[in-house]
Amino acid sequence: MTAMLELRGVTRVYGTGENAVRAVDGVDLRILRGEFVALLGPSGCGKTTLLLMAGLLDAPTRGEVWIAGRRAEGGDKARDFRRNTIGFVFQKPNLIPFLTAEENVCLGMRINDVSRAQARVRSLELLDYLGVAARAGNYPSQLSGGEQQRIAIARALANRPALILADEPTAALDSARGRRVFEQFKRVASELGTAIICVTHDHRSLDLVDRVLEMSDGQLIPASAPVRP
Ligand SMILES: Nc1ncnc2c1ncn2[C@@H]1O[C@H](COP(=O)(O)OP(=O)(O)OP(=O)(O)O)[C@@H](O)[C@H]1O
Repeated sequence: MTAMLELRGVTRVYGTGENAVRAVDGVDLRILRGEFVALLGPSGCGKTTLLLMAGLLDAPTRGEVWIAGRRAEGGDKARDFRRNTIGFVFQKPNLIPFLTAEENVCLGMRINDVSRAQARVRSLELLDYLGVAARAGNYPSQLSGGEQQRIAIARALANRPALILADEPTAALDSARGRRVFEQFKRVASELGTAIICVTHDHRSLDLVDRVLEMSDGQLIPASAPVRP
């Protein structure tokens, strides 16, 4: 089965000489279509750096990044490829305050030359799918944090990405709203086939993911065995 994301020996070193920091150190990873994966680890272990390389926002010092069976390239090609194949969700929804929920979701499609009418249809479909259709005409300031995050997920899905990368998307939400975001991701992965990696410190919703990855000192470590009484 083709991996939606494959990292082969990916390493990222910041700085040089004595100041060099090996933020990610020889990571191999395959995430399959429809897989929802959580990435855990202490502060500074390299999670964000790994996500930036998987999202083609930063290039590895060494190693290869493959998305949906294609080796990632640098420069302008990476930008176009990224726009069509990867969606991002961050801790803050980062919606544009003077655009409505629907217009926020449309924006990425308009950049990709989707017609205004088509973008509107797709946007309303996605808002409906995520349970926030009634909020389509509202501005971000009129929405709760959980609703804003669902709009951000709709925006990330707009171009039908193969892969969604989420960096602590529930950190600013209470546990019930955070769990709803995980439930949405689980549904998106299983129904739409999107591969999802979610960096999180929230252990309460891990029952919803397919796989838990743990990072330590720039490396993926085998998941700890369940504790038996
Ligand atoms: N642009 C940079 N320049 C130099 N060092 C960096 C840079 N970005 C990250 N680092 C270092 O790389 C290491 C990994 O950082 P990274 O942000 O990937 O960790 P993280 O696991 O996402 O942490 P957190 O959970 O706190 O967000 C850290 O030692 C950090 O200080």
